[in-house]
Amino acid sequence: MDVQTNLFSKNTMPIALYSSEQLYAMEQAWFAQGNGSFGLMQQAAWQMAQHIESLYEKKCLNKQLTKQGITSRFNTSQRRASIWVGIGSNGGDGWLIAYYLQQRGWQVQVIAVGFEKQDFVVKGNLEISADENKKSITAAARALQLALSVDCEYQCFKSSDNNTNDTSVRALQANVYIDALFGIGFNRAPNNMYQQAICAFNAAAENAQALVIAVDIPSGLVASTGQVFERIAIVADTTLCLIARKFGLHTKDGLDYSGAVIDIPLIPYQVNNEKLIPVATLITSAHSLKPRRQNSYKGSYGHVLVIGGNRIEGSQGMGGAAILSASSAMATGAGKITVACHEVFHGALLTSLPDAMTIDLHDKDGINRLIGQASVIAIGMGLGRDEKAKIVFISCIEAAIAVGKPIIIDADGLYHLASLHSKNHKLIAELKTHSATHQVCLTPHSGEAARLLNKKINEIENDRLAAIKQCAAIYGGDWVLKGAGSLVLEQQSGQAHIYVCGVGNAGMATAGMGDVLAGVIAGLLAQEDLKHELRSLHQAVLIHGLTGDILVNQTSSNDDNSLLVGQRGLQAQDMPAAIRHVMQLITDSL
Ligand SMILES: NC(=O)C1=CN([C@@H]2O[C@H](COP(=O)(O)OP(=O)(O)OC[C@H]3O[C@@H](n4cnc5c(N)ncnc54)[C@H](O)[C@@H]3O)[C@@H](O)[C@H]2O)[C@@H](O)CC1
Ligand SMILES: Nc1ncnc2c1ncn2[C@@H]1O[C@H](COP(=O)(O)OP(=O)(O)O)[C@@H](O)[C@H]1O
Repeated sequence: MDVQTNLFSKNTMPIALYSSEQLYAMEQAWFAQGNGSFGLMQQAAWQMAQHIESLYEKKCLNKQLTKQGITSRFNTSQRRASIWVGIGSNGGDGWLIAYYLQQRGWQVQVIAVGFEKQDFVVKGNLEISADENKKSITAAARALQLALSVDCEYQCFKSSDNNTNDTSVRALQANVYIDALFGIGFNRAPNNMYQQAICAFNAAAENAQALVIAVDIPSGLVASTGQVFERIAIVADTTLCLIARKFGLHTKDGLDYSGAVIDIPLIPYQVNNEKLIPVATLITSAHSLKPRRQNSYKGSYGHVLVIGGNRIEGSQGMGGAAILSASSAMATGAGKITVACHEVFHGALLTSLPDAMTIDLHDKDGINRLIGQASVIAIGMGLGRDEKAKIVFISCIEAAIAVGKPIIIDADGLYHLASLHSKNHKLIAELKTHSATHQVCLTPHSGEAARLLNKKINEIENDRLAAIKQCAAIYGGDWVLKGAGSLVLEQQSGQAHIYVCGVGNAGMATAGMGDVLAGVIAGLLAQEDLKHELRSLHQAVLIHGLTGDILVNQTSSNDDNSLLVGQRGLQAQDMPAAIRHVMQLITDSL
């Protein structure tokens, strides 16, 4: 792999992401080799207890540094942990953490959720035997018994009838709240009792301004999808991720609940002695670029044709979309650009981007000629959805296929594609065939993906991984499913590689950011001097996200004259100048 340059995050290596099913398969393979499940739980809990201590100490140290001389509640000599456990193995981890922390001098209180009285009857022999997996007592029950054997304090959580959060537990005012309610087994909307438990946990931790640590994955977050039901999940400062990194921690809701993720790898990523192929790879750093050859000219860096920016009779104009795409393509270093947009926008376009050439969107012959000359076409941004726009779309895609050009389809282009698919139009099959030999990139957000797959938006959102795979299977080509933790699917030699983009921020949730992305993809694709990986879809998505991050992270200390931009107020028009900066930052110096 190429040397990679990471601008903001400490982690520069791609991280393999797995589904719950894969994690269970790894565990089962481990147990099938004669390893015990209680032994594994002990290892996990022991390591987590150590992490919890050091995270707490770090927090105390930070407090002391910021409030020098003040003895705050984070005094290391008063270590109190409130550990909320559920009935599965994740809860088992929690009981064992309680056991270990208590042994290490912590005051510990366990809040048991979903338990019956008989679960707390102390049983006899707790010794681990060689055939522990064959024992009727589960690892989680064994963990509970061990915690009870050292008199760990516990209370049973009972939900209130009136939805008031006035629950039966009197939770300890702790410095650390540990969530061991659900792990990778969480797979459906929580019922009333669990909803109340999760809300009570969050409220107690917030009230105590405590450190919140999730065991394996925050409870309420689905490990395989990143879904949270009705925003009810534990909000963690840190997640101690056991065995292997879960896909759901990094896309959709996962980003809002997981906090920092610390890996605790315990067993090999293997099933039947074969390494498991992850469902996706988390990427946070762009591949670094080589400086350009001195002896080169504009033709060496390609010609982007942007087709969009329409004004439909009696409707709003969307010229800005084409301008944003074109400016962003130029900012990545494309050699030349032509914009086919409605004539009313030519003046505005040339005012903001005098480097561009223009052509009327409805000049069919002129555009067809240009498609022959262009290195890549990007179509759809502000194209419009009326019949006339559809005819432009079909004619341009047909022309691009006929002359074998790379194609990027975004926004209204995706709308037309969906409607052509619903009518079994021959263009769908032609585009798919074209994508087998030429780069075709399609960039929907969830709403557009829903239309393309004839599904409801929440069906897409509930399983984004399945949605992007389905899009690729039906239409061919490489895909971005945009949003927090954008997914990228690239097809290489008949195999789909899926990436999760670990950069970008909620400031980018504003109009025009998608047009910028389409421009970045086109700009990179046009530059044939760059190696395949450097022109790839995942590289473009990373550059786009890193640009959003650099804009909201810049501080006045970087540059006295710079204007600070935060997440609220970041605009798509801020992006092109910052893209140029990112392109320079990821280029190796001579
Ligand atoms: N098997 C082992 O030895 C190990 C397991 N580990 C832990 O085990 C966890 C997985 O354990 P489990 O498979 O028991 O899963 P969980 O502990 O996540 O809980 C699963 C239980 O919760 C129920 N459930 C799921 N969603 C629910 C909802 N919305 N409302 C009510 N009940 C719901 C399930 O039906 C099942 O009974 C991992 O996340 C990890 O923390 C680790 O200790 C590593 C070793
Ligand atoms: N919360 C977020 N975190 C990271 N990236 C985001 C977030 N919200 C939006 N983005 C990115 O910004 C872009 C928005 O695209 P899109 O919704 O198509 O906007 P538009 O159609 O207005 O141009 C996508 O690349 C998306 O991934």
